[in-house]
Amino acid sequence: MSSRTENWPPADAEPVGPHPDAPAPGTELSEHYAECFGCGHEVELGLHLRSAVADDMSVVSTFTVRKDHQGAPGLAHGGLLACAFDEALGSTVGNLLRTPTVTARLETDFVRPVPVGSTLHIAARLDGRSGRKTYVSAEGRLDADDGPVALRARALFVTVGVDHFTTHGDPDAIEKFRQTAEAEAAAAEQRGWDVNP
Ligand SMILES: CCCCCCCCCC(=O)SCCNC(=O)CCNC(=O)[C@H](O)C(C)(C)COP(=O)(O)OP(=O)(O)OC[C@H]1O[C@@H](n2cnc3c(N)ncnc32)[C@H](O)[C@@H]1OP(=O)(O)O
Repeated sequence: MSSRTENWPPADAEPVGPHPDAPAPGTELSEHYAECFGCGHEVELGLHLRSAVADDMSVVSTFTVRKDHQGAPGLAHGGLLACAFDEALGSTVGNLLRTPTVTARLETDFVRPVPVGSTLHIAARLDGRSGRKTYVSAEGRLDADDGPVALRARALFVTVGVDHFTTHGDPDAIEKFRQTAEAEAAAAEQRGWDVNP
């Protein structure tokens, strides 16, 4: 018997497409926060996930497994792989829907071992939406976009207000995040002018 959530997405979920201001296909997505364990460049032992929007508006993320990411000798730790999917799925929802969300539920199927040195190619797509709930899923392949499937994951993200972060988070960290986001928005606008003068 499968332990996965059946009826995915649930019957009350409606199809959801990207926000009109979502990044265009081919856009490389920047880290959302320098101190994020999933994507931040300031976290030395972090995953350093990199993501881009694909032609079909899925989001493809890559993550190379390093020695620091081991569970069993020579193999990636499963919890850490789940972390990579959390990041890839969250980036998909955040960037395509342009709304602040948090992971409410994440389920992961580990299909084959992921050796140190291999690169996971994670392709994530929006599956549906119901009110504040967004359903998203992903597949991770070894070493190439068409490599063997190593993991599959599904997640529910719930849209939250800014107060979620101001109430529960650290004010200094939030200020740093805000400054990074503003700098990135300015850089993106500049890049837009360069491309479409
Ligand atoms: C560009 C940006 C890139 C960002 C990438 C970031 C990637 C990393 C993302 C994360 O890791 S976020 C950190 C991990 N997650 C959390 O810390 C969330 C902790 N949980 C909460 O804060 C609250 O439980 C939550 C905001 C998710 C929901 O609380 P609320 O009080 O706002 O809502 P509520 O409990 O009424 O739930 C809203 C709906 O979701 C449903 N729900 C909530 N949790 C669920 C669950 N676990 N399973 C199934 N359904 C769930 C709930 O039943 C309900 O459905 P209905 O609207 O139909 O009534």
